[in-house]
Amino acid sequence: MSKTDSAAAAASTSQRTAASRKRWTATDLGLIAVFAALVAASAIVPGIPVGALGVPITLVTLTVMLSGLVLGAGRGFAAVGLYVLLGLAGLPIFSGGRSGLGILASPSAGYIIAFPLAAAATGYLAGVVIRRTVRNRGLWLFAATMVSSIVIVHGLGVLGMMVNGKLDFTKAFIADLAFYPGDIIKNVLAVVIALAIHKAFPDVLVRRVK
Ligand SMILES: O=C(O)CCCC[C@@H]1SC[C@@H]2NC(=O)N[C@@H]21
Repeated sequence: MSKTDSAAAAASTSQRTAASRKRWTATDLGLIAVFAALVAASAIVPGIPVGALGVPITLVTLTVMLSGLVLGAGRGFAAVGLYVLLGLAGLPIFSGGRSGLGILASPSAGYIIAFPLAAAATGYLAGVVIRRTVRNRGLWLFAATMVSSIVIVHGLGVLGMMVNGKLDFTKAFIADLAFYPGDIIKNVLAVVIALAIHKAFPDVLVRRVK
């Protein structure tokens, strides 16, 4: 094969790879459905209501972070977004078996709106970590979950408690602090599970983002 032929073949392969990155395959759609179901299943595990507003400690933050860590930004957002949409449409998959648009007027609303965004942010940061690090990857992935948790989940969660729960900023901030210990533990678990999945199935994200 001449140099020109090899260059053309390489260009066409790289175009195909770029195209396959953009378009979701049937496997991608299957993974999105599976992770949406996983988030819903984690919401069925009874939560522990905390404080005057009764926003629960829930396993959902674990599966939301796991969706981002395993699927990356786009598919993570789609999986968790699908979960939220199905709940808003009436499937009883929010904590305590709640559902419907009324949830948007509840003190949990900020957290629920934050979930797909947090999965996307975690997925984006996970891609950066996988591309740029070889050592201490677990620690960097944990940092990624903490950044999206603090900025997006807890940021919007506090806002939701202020708007719908009629708390001032200090009270909402203090109410939200109760969730930190559990969320840190769940983020550690999400990273441990994600690393095992990345090792067993590198095609799901690791080879995809490199
Ligand atoms: O009502 C729902 O379905 C959502 C509940 C949201 C609970 C939030 S998520 C972040 C923080 N960590 C928890 O364990 N609970 C709160």
